[in-house]
Amino acid sequence: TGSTQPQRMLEAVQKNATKGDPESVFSAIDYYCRHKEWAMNVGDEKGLILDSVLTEVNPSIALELGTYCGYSTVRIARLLSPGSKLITVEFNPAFAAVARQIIAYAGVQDKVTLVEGPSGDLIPKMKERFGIKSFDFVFLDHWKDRYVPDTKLLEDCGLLRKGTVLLADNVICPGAPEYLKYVRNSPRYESRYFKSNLEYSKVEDGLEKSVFLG
Ligand SMILES: O=C(NCc1cccc(CNc2ccc3[nH]ncc3c2)c1)c1cc(-c2ccc(F)cc2)cc(O)c1O
Ligand SMILES: [Mg+2]
Repeated sequence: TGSTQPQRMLEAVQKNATKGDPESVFSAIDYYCRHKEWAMNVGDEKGLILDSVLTEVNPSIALELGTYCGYSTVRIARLLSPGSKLITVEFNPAFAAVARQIIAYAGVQDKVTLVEGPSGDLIPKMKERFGIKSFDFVFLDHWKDRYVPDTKLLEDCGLLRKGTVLLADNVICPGAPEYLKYVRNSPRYESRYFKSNLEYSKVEDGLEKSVFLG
């Protein structure tokens, strides 16, 4: 019955995953997207890289730009230590509505704050709204032409500290060439490319991990 693709993904979760089991939730999405309908989740292959960077950083406060249906939100939240928080920003209300249900189904809603709106408007309000000093980890997975302006905005708003880790999806496909130039040429970042594949595909893609040096 699900009329939109996100709704059909939600149905696949409700049908095939176990309530309260985050792993079964993103596995159900991966199965659906690999065998039924491709969708722009970070996916299982790049997801393993996300998991390992997250485990290494062990953030107390994390930011995700681009929730989509909540696949990476669930992947991130399940690895957060008790008391740690993830703020995720989604511009598209239909995506946000599905994401809220997938996040709740996984049982990680207590660790996640989903904020609806454009990153450019919300980033400057983070400190006052959520009492945040700075982020320990940022996952960029929204409109690719927003990666550079939003990174600059995070810097200007004092939301990055020495050691904050930025992890950007899709730096090869669809590509974020300006972002790669920015973080790789800036003396304020230490960058590394993790080669992988586009979700549910053989096309090359990868994640760029950039540590803010302060
Ligand atoms: O474009 C992508 N994702 C971003 C995106 C895209 C559409 C809508 C939104 C709406 N959400 C949104 C927007 C603006 C926002 N501002 N602040 C928050 C916020 C949230 C976000 C993408 C594409 C491909 C891809 C497609 C086709 C293909 F052939 C190969 C690869 C693969 C990916 O992994 C991708 O991540
Ligand atoms: Mg992506």
